Amino acid sequence: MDDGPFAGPSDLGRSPAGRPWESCGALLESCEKAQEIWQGDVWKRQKFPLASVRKPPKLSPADLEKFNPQKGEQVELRELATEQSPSAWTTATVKKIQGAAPADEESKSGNFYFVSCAKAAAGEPNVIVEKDKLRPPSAGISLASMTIEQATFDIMPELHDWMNTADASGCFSHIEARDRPTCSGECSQQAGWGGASGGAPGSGVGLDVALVGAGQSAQVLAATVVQLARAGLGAATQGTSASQLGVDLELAEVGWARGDGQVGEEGGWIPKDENGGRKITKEGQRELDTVAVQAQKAGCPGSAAEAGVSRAVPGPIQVRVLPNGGAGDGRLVEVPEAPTAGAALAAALCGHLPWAERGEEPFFVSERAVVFAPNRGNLDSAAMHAALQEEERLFVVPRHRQFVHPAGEPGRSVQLQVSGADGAPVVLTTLSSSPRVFHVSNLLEGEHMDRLMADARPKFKRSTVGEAPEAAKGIHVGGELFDKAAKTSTRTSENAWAMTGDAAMTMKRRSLEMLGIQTETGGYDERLADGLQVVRYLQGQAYHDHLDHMQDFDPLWNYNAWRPPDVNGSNRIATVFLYMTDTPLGGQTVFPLAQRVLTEGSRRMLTDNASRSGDELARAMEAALGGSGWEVSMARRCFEKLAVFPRRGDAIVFYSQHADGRVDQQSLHGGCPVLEGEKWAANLWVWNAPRKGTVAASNNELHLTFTLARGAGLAALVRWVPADGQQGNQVGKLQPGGPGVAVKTFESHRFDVFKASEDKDGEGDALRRLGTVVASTRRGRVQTWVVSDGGVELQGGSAEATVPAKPEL
Ligand SMILES: O=C(O)CCC(=O)C(=O)O
Ligand SMILES: [Fe+2]
Repeated sequence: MDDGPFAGPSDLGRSPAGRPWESCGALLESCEKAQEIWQGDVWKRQKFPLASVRKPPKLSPADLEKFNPQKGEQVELRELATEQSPSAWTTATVKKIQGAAPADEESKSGNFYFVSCAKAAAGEPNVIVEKDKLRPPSAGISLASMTIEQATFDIMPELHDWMNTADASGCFSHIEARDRPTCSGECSQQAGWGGASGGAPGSGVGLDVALVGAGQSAQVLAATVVQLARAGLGAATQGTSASQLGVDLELAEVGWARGDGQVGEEGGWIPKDENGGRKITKEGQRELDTVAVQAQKAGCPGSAAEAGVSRAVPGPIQVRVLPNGGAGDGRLVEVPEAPTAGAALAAALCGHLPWAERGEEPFFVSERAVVFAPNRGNLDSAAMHAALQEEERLFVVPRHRQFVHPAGEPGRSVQLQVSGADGAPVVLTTLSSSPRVFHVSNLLEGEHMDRLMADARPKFKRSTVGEAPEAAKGIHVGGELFDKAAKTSTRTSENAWAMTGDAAMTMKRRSLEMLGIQTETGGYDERLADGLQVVRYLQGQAYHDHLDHMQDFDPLWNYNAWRPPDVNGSNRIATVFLYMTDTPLGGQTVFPLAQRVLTEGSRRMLTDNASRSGDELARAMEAALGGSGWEVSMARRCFEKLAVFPRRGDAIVFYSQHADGRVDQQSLHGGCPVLEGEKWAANLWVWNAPRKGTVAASNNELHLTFTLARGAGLAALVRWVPADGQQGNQVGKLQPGGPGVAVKTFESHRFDVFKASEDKDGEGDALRRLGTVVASTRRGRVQTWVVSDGGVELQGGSAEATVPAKPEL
């Protein structure tokens, strides 16, 4: 097998969240694919997509010293190598900590940690380990989301021997540590480094490297090679220009050097700095400043170098900081050069924004969808230097919110740092800014689509909805227009769920990555999306205009978690919709409330392949739909409004929420009637937090009981009040001497208590509101509220907890 450049020690994730990350060495076959090599080639070598290879976290001994896992915390557990597989790291939870040696309490070294692995079946025994087998959970950074360049540098003959010394090794690892993750690999001893790989034409020996994670890394490396020449050759090269040495370079700034540059020191090129390291002198700097450039690159398409991004290295980098979802240029802010991380970095970047726009503990997402967050181990300036381009836009996302892609003008495209179909980057093109609709290319491979379609074919069922609760009649809920008489009359397609399997998992993972979705662990989280739904529309079938987010009608779940940021609950934030067939006529996804703007960039998606005359269209509609029904009027609108035409491999993504979490009523959309052929698609509804049903009830459940005060002599009604002014539900009636009303509910739900006459059912204007209770766990998970003529009071609490009743009008 032909070895490509070595991407350094890596972690390989073979399977969904919670499964082990196996330690491997990744060889790049190309910029799109990795091969793994195991230590010493003991285990089988295999090929994997870059998306499943990540850089392991960099933990210094000090980091590990500080690491003090607590009960209930998530950690990673080291699994030892076996004959079949190399060592690995698995997600686990600390269940119990037992100190074996109390004297050692300080260092925690005597503690035993009882941990249970995420992948373990229920009831499987805990593993008991010492701290050295644990490390903090880490999302690592997928190689797929990093810039990868391949570069070849000419190496001057004088340096050939030096390249194989420990000194050179030290230099390279220093670069790696400093510009993390820049050029990985262990210098020349490893495949991909040093002269072994052939060499550039005319020069004899070349240095082939994989530059992972840094747009500027090619320049860093070129600069370093010159420095190495200085340091390694010292006096021998004094007075020689860099071009004479065989390295041409245009960099203006090189600030440091390290290594056994004793000769260089003697030659006055490299004095020691205060820390015992070595710094290049002004004289050396000037020399470097004047040399010409030419790092020969065999660059991958779309690499930062090709895109013309180049900057002085390791100089400052400026980014444009904007609030989540914001438009415009934002403020230019310098990413600190010093190793700044966490809260300090956040403050440096977004301190200028008003509180509401940054909130507490914000995280950052770049325009190209790279998430920088504490739980990903990359909220530090080195990681930002490595991943961001000069003046790239960086969005500040408050904790508890999700990143929302900035819209910009229709037709504007952004190439994300997300590796999509066959390794090509996923590209977003704005189609509309309100609602926020984007076209997506390169989302999923043809083979994956074929697999999804083949698996779905035997499973198709007419698309149905669950029982419509009484309260939800006539309103749109979760993409379904509830209508008791004909529950599914507004959605005539067929669908089948694809929960697992390579194709579904790839689509789900990529969709979350493309959206820059942040999770509790920083890694992939199943709970942030519904299953993937494969949908088929035959000729004449359609899906009436609707909203995909859940309306706030459910007393058992808070779909409006955007209000107080600390509230449990969630809703659908975005829909990813992938077309898997070319549909000859009809089948568009229409957004009737959006503005249709045709631009160079958006024309292809928004216009038909072969436009037909009005008469032809009318005939096709008549043939497919007959003369009447909602489908007919919809089909007409579909050729006038913003509507995306289904083309195999294209996808769209649109948001059901604004950047601040409010639902977006403009996101109304529908699946236009198919007029000719069939339309196959895959649909993923993405949530802003774990979706309803996936969060343990105990996490956010509240038990409220309403009772009448003793001798109150009145009857009362308890009514749940949905947000957004919708009609509420009566949840119970309190009668003197009767039982109380018990409700299981969730944070921030509101209940009005009304005085009712005993004989009436309680409807009508004559009711007097006695008080309103807003559910909040701050007052405990189990609460009893006592109702009297004077109001509603928490038993054993204070009346302050209720909103005083206003006189009813
Ligand atoms: O079929 C379409 O184009 C849209 C489908 C849709 O809106 C949905 O499945 O939620
Ligand atoms: Fe929808």
